[in-house]
Parts: sequence; structure tokens; C-alpha cells
Amino acid sequence: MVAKFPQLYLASSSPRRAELLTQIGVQFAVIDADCDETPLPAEAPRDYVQRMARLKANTGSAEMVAQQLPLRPILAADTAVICNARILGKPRDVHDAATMLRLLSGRRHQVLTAVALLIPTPKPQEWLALSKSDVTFRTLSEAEITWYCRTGEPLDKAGSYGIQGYGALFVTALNGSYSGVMGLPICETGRLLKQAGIALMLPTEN
Ligand SMILES: Cc1cn([C@H]2C[C@H](O)[C@@H](COP(=O)(O)OP(=O)(O)OP(=O)(O)O)O2)c(=O)[nH]c1=O
Repeated sequence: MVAKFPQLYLASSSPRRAELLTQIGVQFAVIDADCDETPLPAEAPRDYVQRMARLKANTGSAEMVAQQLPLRPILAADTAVICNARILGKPRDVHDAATMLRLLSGRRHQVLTAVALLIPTPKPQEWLALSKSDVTFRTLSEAEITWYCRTGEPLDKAGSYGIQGYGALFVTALNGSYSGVMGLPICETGRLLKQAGIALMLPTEN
């Protein structure tokens, strides 16, 4: 995504995040924010996603400086699935994906997405938001898990499913933010952008 006059940089390789940001009319350019996503020993899930979102935003900021790009706000996010107190990130391979799906089968889990917004100038500032959603899966058969893993959809997604894809076939209930589960909670992101003074194409308030 290359906007001619970007309002901000999206520090993310997630096509879903770019899609959701486009949905709300933000002009942005994508910047690299590759970092180590290993949770710390005994790290609480909400601390983990918030730390990751901030780390991605800071990595994006360092990249912006290294590439001598014009200084702009940097937005980043992190999504994790929490089930039985375990943090489920993206699977290592199809076997890992199948193990995660067996764990999620017939259960309710939580999806946490943290969003970080870094304003580099004139005075560096950081804003954070957290979206929490509960998602319930129906019971999945082994044949369904095998089929779903073969679609390739689980491989780049936290918890090994995409609510916006075939994964929706497994979801019996969602309490929270659909966009948050997909990787970028729109309402919370809009609020952060507004707090930071980044204009959205919304009607002006009197
Ligand atoms: C649960 C769920 C996750 N996901 C995705 C959102 C995120 O892209 C991904 C979680 O991994 P993240 O590490 O949050 O993000 P990412 O590695 O894809 O991208 P980046 O760090 O560069 O921003 O899982 C869905 O697309 N649908 C879903 O239903």
C-alpha cells in the first residue's frame, strides 16, 4: 500500500491490518517491523500483546529513521488467542496448527489485540489500546481439522484460524470486536488516531 501523501506508517506485514486501515480511509505506507515474538517466561497475555505492539511500532520507527523517511506517526498491532491460559500465536507448521485447533474445538477462547501508535515529532508520544473478544468454536472433527489445515489459511494467523475466512465455519459466538479478532480493532484504532490528532474522513463535530 503506497499512499501518495501518507498520514502514517503501518508497521506490519499483515494484509488484514492494511485492509482494515484502508476501510476507514486512512492514507498510509507500510513499513517493516520484523521482531522476535516470543513471550517472556510467565508473561501475562495482555502484557504480551501490549509489549509486542509497542515493540513493532518502535521497530517501525527505527526503520523510518534508518531509511531517512519523512517522520510520521507509526501504527502497529499484535493479536494473540488465549485458551486455557495459553498464549497461541501463529503456528510453526500444519502439525502445530492442528494441535491449536484441537484445543479450540468445542471451547470458548479470548482474542486480544493491542494497538500502539507512536508519534515521533515534535515531542515523542505513545498511545496504546487493547481490544478483548470472546470467541466460541463448535466441536471440530479430525477430518475438518485436516481439511482446514490443507487450505493453508491457519498458517499465518494467531490461534491458527481466520474468522474472516473458512474459519468462520467454526465460530458459534463472538462477543467483542470482529475487526479486533481479524487483527486491528477499528473502533479503538479510530479513537487512538483521534486522540493523537490524526484526522479521519468523518463529519466534523460541532
Ligand atoms: C484470530 C485471527 C487472527 N488473524 C491474524 C491477524 C494477524 O495478522 C495474525 C496474528 O499475528 P500478529 O503477530 O499479530 O501479526 P502478523 O505477524 O500477521 O503481522 P505483523 O506482526 O507484521 O503486524 O493473525 C486473522 O487474520 N484472523 C483471525 O481470526
